[in-house]
Formats: sequence, C-alpha cells, structure tokens
Amino acid sequence: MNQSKEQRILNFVLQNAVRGDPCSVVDAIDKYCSQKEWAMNVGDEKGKILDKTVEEANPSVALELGTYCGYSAVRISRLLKAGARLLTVEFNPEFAAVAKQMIEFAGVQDKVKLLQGPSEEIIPQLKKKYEVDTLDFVFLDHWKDRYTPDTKLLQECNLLRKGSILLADNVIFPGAPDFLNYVRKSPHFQCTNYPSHLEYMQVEDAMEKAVFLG
Ligand SMILES: Cc1ncccc1-c1cc(O)c2nc[nH]c(=O)c2c1
Ligand SMILES: [Mg+2]
Repeated sequence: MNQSKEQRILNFVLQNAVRGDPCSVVDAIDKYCSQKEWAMNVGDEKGKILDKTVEEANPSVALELGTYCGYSAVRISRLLKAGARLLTVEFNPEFAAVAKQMIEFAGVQDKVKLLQGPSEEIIPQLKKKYEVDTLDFVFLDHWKDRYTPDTKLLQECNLLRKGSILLADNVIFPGAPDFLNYVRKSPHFQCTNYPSHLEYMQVEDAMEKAVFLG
C-alpha cells in the first residue's frame, strides 16, 4: 500500500530527529517540508508568532483545532509549564494516527491529548467529558469555514474567559474573511494582525490574535 505524504513526513522525523527532543522534531518537519514535499504545517516563520503568543498566554489549558501531523502540537506543548495541557482536535483519522506517533516520538504525550473527530462535536464535550473549565489559549488551524462557527460555539459553551487568547492561522491565505469580520466587529474581542507568509512559500499570509474581553 503506498505511503501517504504524512507518513513520509513521520518517517523522516523518526530517521532524522532525536526521540524526546521536541525542537529536533519541529526542525526535521520543517527541513523535509521545505526541501522535499510541501505540507500545511504552520512552519517556522508563523511558528515564531505562535511561540510568542503561547508565551504571552502561558496557558494551563490550551486547545488546538487542526492537528494535522502534530507539528504545532509539539511546538506548543514544548512551551507549556509543568502540569499544563494541550487538547488537540483532528477530523481526519489518517492525520490523527500520524500525529499520535509524532507526539509520542517528541516525548510530549503527557502534555497533549489528541481527540479525533469533528470540532463541532468535540467542543461541546470539553467541559463534561474532558474536564475543561475555561480555555486560556486556542489555536485555530483547521478549516477556514469552521473558524467563525467554532469561535461562536466556544463562546456559547462558556469555554472562554476574560483574557482568553485566540490565534488563527491562514487569515490571508487560504483566507478567513468572515472570521476577520466577525472578531474585528465584535465588542467581545480585541484583535491584532500579524503579517507573515504561507509556510515554506513566499506567498503572503497572516495570523490574527483575538483576545476575549468577556
Ligand atoms: C492546503 C493549502 N494549499 C495551498 C495553500 C494553503 C493551504 C493550507 C495552508 C494551511 O496552513 C492550512 N492550515 C490549516 N488548514 C488548511 O486547510 C490549510 C491549508
Ligand atoms: Mg495553517
């Protein structure tokens, strides 16, 4: 059976990174995807914006929507304080299977809980099934058409508190115009735009930070 691109990325990491070293896993994925096969990891340029935002949030409980191969789950969890945790949601079972192995190889499995399924089903379960009170940080990197409905769902489920930080990838390319409209017009969010580039390309992209005001 032919290997998928995601399995080829994982194999490159297993052969070239250091088990238990999250930075070596992130670097190996970036090396493979910049030199061999493009893939939709957030990448190092936008990854540095993600790092800064995670450090600013210093979350006890973080949520990621869109795990893919686990690149940003490893990148985020390497910055978490002792006892903090990341919940990451992936719709595609093949991607989730690769991400699970990526997370375990990086040695961050004790900080990361990978949930496979649609975000609109998982978000309403976070409080009761996954013992979440409120979310300190949310990284939106799944499907651009879900950014707005899932942000509204997070609010409806009382998962945000004053100061919760949302960070959205790809607000320029592929683009999430309705999300930008929603958060920038809402009195409940304070927004900041971070211009950048599409991962591994010279195409313009940006990330949007939206701080919940309560
Ligand atoms: C796949 C793709 N092709 C051309 C240009 C951009 C993309 C692209 C890039 C990303 O960072 C993505 N992040 C989350 N979800 C996506 O669907 C996604 C798609
Ligand atoms: Mg993305």
